[in-house]
Formats: sequence, structure tokens, C-alpha cells
Amino acid sequence: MSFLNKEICDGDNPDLTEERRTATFDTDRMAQVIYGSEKFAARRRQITKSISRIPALQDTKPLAFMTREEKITEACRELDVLSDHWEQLIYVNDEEEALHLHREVIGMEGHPFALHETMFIPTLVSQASDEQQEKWLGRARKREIIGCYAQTELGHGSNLRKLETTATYSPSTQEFILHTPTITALKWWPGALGKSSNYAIVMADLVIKNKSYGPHPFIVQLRDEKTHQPLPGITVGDIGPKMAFNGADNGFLGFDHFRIPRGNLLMRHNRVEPDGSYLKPPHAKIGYSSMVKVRSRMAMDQGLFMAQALVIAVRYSAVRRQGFLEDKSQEVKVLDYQTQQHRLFPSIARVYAFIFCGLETIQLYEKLILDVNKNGDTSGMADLHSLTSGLKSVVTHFTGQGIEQARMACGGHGYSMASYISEIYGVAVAGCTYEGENMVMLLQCARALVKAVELVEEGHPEKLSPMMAYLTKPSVTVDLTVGPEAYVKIFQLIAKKQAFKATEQLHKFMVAGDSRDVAWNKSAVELTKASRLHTRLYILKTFIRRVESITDISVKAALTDLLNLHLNYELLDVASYALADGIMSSTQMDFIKNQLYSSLEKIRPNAVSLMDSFQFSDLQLRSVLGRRDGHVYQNLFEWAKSSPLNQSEVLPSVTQYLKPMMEKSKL
Ligand SMILES: CCCCCCCCCCCCCCCCCCCCCC(=O)SCCNC(=O)CCNC(=O)[C@H](O)C(C)(C)COP(=O)(O)OP(=O)(O)OC[C@H]1O[C@@H](n2cnc3c(N)ncnc32)[C@H](O)[C@@H]1OP(=O)(O)O
Ligand SMILES: Cc1cc2nc3c(=O)[nH]c(=O)nc-3n(C[C@H](O)[C@H](O)[C@H](O)COP(=O)(O)OP(=O)(O)OC[C@H]3O[C@@H](n4cnc5c(N)ncnc54)[C@H](O)[C@@H]3O)c2cc1C
Repeated sequence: MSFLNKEICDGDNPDLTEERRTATFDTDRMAQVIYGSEKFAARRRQITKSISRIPALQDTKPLAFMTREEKITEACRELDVLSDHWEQLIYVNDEEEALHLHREVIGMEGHPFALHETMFIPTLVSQASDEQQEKWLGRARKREIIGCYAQTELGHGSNLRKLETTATYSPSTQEFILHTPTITALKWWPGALGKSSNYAIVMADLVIKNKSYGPHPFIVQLRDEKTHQPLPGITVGDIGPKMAFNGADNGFLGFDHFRIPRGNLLMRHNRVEPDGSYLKPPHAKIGYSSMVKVRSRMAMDQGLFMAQALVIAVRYSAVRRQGFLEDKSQEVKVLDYQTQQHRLFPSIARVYAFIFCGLETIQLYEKLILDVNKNGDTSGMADLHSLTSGLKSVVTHFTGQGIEQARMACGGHGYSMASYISEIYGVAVAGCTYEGENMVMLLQCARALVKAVELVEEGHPEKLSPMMAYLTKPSVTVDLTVGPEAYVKIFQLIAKKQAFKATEQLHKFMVAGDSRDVAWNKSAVELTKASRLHTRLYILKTFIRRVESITDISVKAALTDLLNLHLNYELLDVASYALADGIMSSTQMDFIKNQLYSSLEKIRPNAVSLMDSFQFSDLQLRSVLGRRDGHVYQNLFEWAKSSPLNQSEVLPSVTQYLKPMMEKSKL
């Protein structure tokens, strides 16, 4: 059966058309699985089509040739055009549609509303009282004001309890006095803070009558709404160019005894009364919920970053011909090399795995916020925190690796900014740092694991959350030919062993006299290993659950091949643990390897379509190598010709220096 879409393929590179002809499934159906529903997958296509009909939303010149100022201006121009067409393009206030619109039109290099949508509004939704929402949320949603999330300081990011910015309550005036006492207390890094935002959520240490209550969120106006000048008492600016994200004005911010009304402390869960008495929140970490929101989205977002790089690399690998196999009359597509498949296909499997996890964690967060806001029920917070802490660390790490492999898989052209892969890499790996540095977050996940192991050791396995239940599983011999469940069992044993070993090491140091903190630090590497295994087990199980639930037979078959590749690749990747503990034999290792290689062959005919199914437009991809039509070489030449260096034949650097130098040498 062929699922070739004639309309799209006419005039495409015949090598790509051939790939699309061999697909065994319908890419529209696969898109429904990727994007969670038929409705949203269809809406995405509809929005993409509408965007393509608005000339002002097409790219003006390649981003690679723009300065930072030009990138920022271009993003703002696009935002302005978008806001004129907002209601005609998407359902207002639909978060997923808005995200798609931004991703496609503005791309990934950042824009003034990125933090407004991802952290400013979500903080108002989760932390502001009804009265406060009445005052600010509507204005924020209508984009009358632009906000960001200012938490990290020059001296502290990971350790929130040591943030130095203070918000001291003055009962006589019923105001908070925001102050930056030292240079290290300057807010540093917040996206869109430097030049674009006129409001911010500021995390500051709440101080009442000389007592510190720790970091709390405040809404703060930074700039005059008419002139956009910083208000007196505020120092604000851009922190300069970064590895990527250069369309964003990450900023610094300092306060000089800057006064805000009492009502600017976000008071949904805690309160400061006029006399300065403090009402505690129902959970000590409820003020951290905006971070949990972004972390809960990161499996999806990182999956989509890696997907973009892989669309580019897989399509390019199907049009790039180099070397020979049997037939010496024509060079082969590089995608036919086993090494190329081994470089790319496991990452394709991870993309799908991360996205399926992301769909779940986004829903878990939405449910949690509903429970907290409607019923004051915070019981889900600890589990979601440990899950998303592990997940953000694991997915960002593998996404970075996968994108870098995709770049190398494109040979020399991958290194050119025409591929756009270097930009995707730079943007994606920021995720290893933002929303909690990966090691720090793996150690947060480990706290929950150690607690769970201790419960088992203390004879209370019934108190374990479902995610931790595997810690009670007995060791068994497993027959891998049985299918996915057998792989899960082995993975569970490996993860369980590591969790117990790391906890044992921690306890050993404590018994020897170390404090828990010191013992924790001496066991930290082992603890992070346990967190990674625990998280990878979760990802693996989600992948299996999702594939089992699919009803379309051809889509399910294609994803089953991908799942089998994932199971074998993941198990092989952690085989050293299994071998060391005698969980797996070397014969089983050979079985896994053979399964892995045969999965590569099965996936090969579907590779292009597995990536086409993400239905990224060329506008969103911004890649000469990854174009849907596969006309790579002509367009690379056009792209190079548009380089500013090629706008004149003789550059000033030549007339000013090289020519005189050569003339001098002739004398
Ligand atoms: C229409 C709209 C459409 C659009 C809508 C769009 C929607 C969204 C789209 C999104 C897409 C984005 C893509 C691109 C844009 C990217 C931009 C980049 C953004 C980057 C932003 C940032 O980068 S923003 C700063 C993040 N900065 C951190 O991330 C600091 C890490 N640092 C900590 O987060 C704390 O410092 C740390 C370590 C927990 C210790 O906190 P700490 O010291 O207070 O606590 P302890 O360690 O002592 O822990 C004591 C006990 O608290 C427990 N616990 C701790 N946290 C908990 C919690 N949250 N919930 C429950 N429980 C918690 C813990 O588990 C312990 O429990 P136990 O005692 O039982 O073991
Ligand atoms: C692109 C980008 C966008 C950002 N956007 C925002 C934003 O919008 N708003 C905002 O407030 N912030 C933002 N940030 C800041 C970001 O959240 C912090 O950089 C991040 O939380 C890490 O903190 P840090 O820089 O203090 O790292 P550090 O904690 O200084 O990390 C340095 C090293 O120390 C290690 N380390 C630190 N603590 C521990 C520990 N307890 N145990 C073991 N190892 C440890 C880390 O693992 C790391 O290797 C952004 C950052 C980036 C890169």
C-alpha cells in the first residue's frame, strides 16, 4: 500500500518521493498519535495552512545572517502580525495552539512573549488569588502588559533558599520594599527581562519583622506603561549574547528600596495581613509550581527539538548519496548504511518515547493545579516533582546527544548553519541548565527514591507510590523472547539494584559517622545513576503503554518496530549494570544486539515517514538541508549567495589590509 501524498510530492526530489512511497502507514494517522488527538493534529495542519497564506508571516532573510538586534526586531514584527491575525489563526487562550503558532512563525531562538506565556501567566494562574487574577490575568492574556519570571540571581540559581533579593514588609505603609543588597543579588538570566518586559514575577525572600520566610512570588511593574522607561529604583538590562537563544533578551535586574503594595505578593496560597501576620501555604513548595509546569512540558518540548534535528538529518540522509554497496553503477543513499541507521534510528525512538511521556506529564500537571486550586489538595506535588525532576534531566541529556549525532550524520553540511542543527542544539541544551541544573534535579529525584527504599527496608512497601512499586519486585530469571514485558522486568531489576546500592552506600557513610548531607554528597554519583535508571524505566513503560493503546494497525506496527529498537537499545546501553549483577548473561546480550540490528532494517523503509509525521513546515524547520522537497544542493547554493559577505566582490578587509600587505610583499 502506498501512502504517497501526490499533492505534496509533485516536483520533490525523487529520492525522497521514493522513501514516501515505501511507508507502511499514513503520516496523518501517525500525527494523531504524536499530537495526542485527531483534533489537535488536524488543527495544527489547518493553522500551518493559514500561516502560509499570510505573506507577512513568511521569513524575510535567513536568521543565520542576522544580528541579535535584527533577530529581536524580526521576532517583534512577527508577533505584531500574529496579534493582528490571532483570532483568525487559533482559538484564543488555547495554550497548545498558541505554542504551535509561536514555534512555527517565530521559531526557537526566543521572543518577548516566551516567558510571558510559559511562566508569567502560569504563575498568575497558579499563585494569584481570584482578586489578583481579576486585576492582572486578563491584562496579561490580552497582552496589554508583557511579563517574565525573575528568580535566578548572579550568585544563586540552583539553591533557591539562598536567594538574596529581599521583600521586607512595612506595616506602616502596607508595602513591600524590594531590595538588591549586593552585586550577587542582581537577578540574572530571566528571559525577556532585559528590554521587552514591563512586568515581572520576582522571587524574593519575604521578610517580616526581621524574620525570613524564604522565596515568595511578587508581581512587580518594572517599566512605565507609556514610555517603557525603567521606573525609579529599578536597574534593568540585557546580559549579552549567549550560546543560542539570541532572539531573547535575557536580563539583569536590581532594586534600590523599591516599594510595591502589599497586594503584589501573590496570595492564592499564603497571605501577609496588613499587620504583618503571615498565613502559611498548604505545602511549603507550592511557590515553586511554575518551575514544575515548565519541567512537566520539557519531555514534549525537548522531544520536538530532537524531532526537528532528525527530520533534517533523515531527509538529508535519503538524498545524500556517497559510496557504493553492491550496485556499483549508482552511489547509495547514506541512510542505507547500518552505521547511519544506528546513529539516527535510536534517537527517532527516543523522540517518540519522550513525546509520549510529555503527553502524560502535561496532563498530570494540569490535574495537579486543578486539585490544588479547587480542593486545596497538594498530595500529588511530591510525586510530580520527583518525576519531572528526573525526566527533565534525562530527556535534555539524551536530546543533546541525539541532536549532535544528527549534525554529524549530515557530514560537512551539518556543520553549516544552513542545516540549522547547531541552533537547535544550542537551544535544546539550555534545557540541561534552565529549570534546574540536571545534576541538582537528578538528586531531587534521588531523594524520593531513597525514601522509597527506606520504606521497603523498614517493612512498609504498602506506602510506596505506584511508580516505586518495582522496588519490591523479587529477582527472577527472564526470557527475553517473551516480549516487552520481559525487558521491563530486567530494567526493573537493574534500576532496583542501583537504588538499593546507592541507598546502602549512603547509610554506610552515615553509620561510619558522616552527617546525612556529607554522606549524601559522598554517594551522589551513585544516587544520580539510580535516578537516571528509574526515569528511563518510566519512559520505557510509557512507550509500551502508548503503543498498546493504538488502534490503527499500520501505525501500531510501525511504532512496535520503533519500540523494539528502543527496548533493545536501552537495555544494551545499561548492560554493564546487568552483567555486573548477574541479571543478564552474555548470550542474552548477543540476542539483544541481533534484535537491535534487525530492528534497524525493519525501520529503514519507514524512516522518512516517521519523521514526516511530525508535519513541521519548512518555515518552522528553517533548514536548507531539511526541506520537505529535498532540493538540497540548489538551495544551499542560493543560501550561500545570500550571505552578506557575498554582496560585494571585494571586501573592505581586502582593500584595507590584505591588498596593501600583498603589495608590500612585492616590494
Ligand atoms: C495562550 C498561551 C500559550 C503558551 C503557553 C506555554 C506553556 C508552557 C511551555 C513550556 C515550554 C518551554 C520551552 C521554551 C522556553 C524556555 C524558556 C526557559 C525558561 C527557563 C526558566 C527558568 O530557568 S526559571 C528558574 C528555574 N530555577 C530552578 O529550577 C532552580 C532549581 N532549584 C530548585 O528548584 C530548588 O532549589 C530545589 C533544588 C528543588 C531545592 O529546593 P529547596 O532547597 O527549597 O528544597 P529541599 O531540597 O531542601 O527539599 C525539601 C523538600 O521539598 C521537596 N520539594 C522541592 N521542590 C518541590 C516541588 N517543586 N514540589 C514538591 N516538592 C518539592 C523535596 O523533594 C524535599 O522533599 P523531602 O524532604 O520529602 O525529600
Ligand atoms: C537559556 C536560559 C534561560 C533562563 N531563563 C531563566 C528565567 O527565565 N528565569 C530565571 O529566573 N532563570 C532563568 N535561567 C537561569 C537558570 O534557571 C539557572 O541557570 C539554573 O537554575 C542553574 O542554576 P545556576 O546557574 O545557579 O547553576 P549552578 O548551581 O551554579 O551550577 C553550577 C554547577 O554546580 C553544580 N551544583 C550546584 N548545586 C549543586 C548541588 N546541590 N549538588 C550537586 N551539584 C550542584 C551543578 O550541577 C553545576 O554543575 C535561565 C538560564 C538559561 C541558560
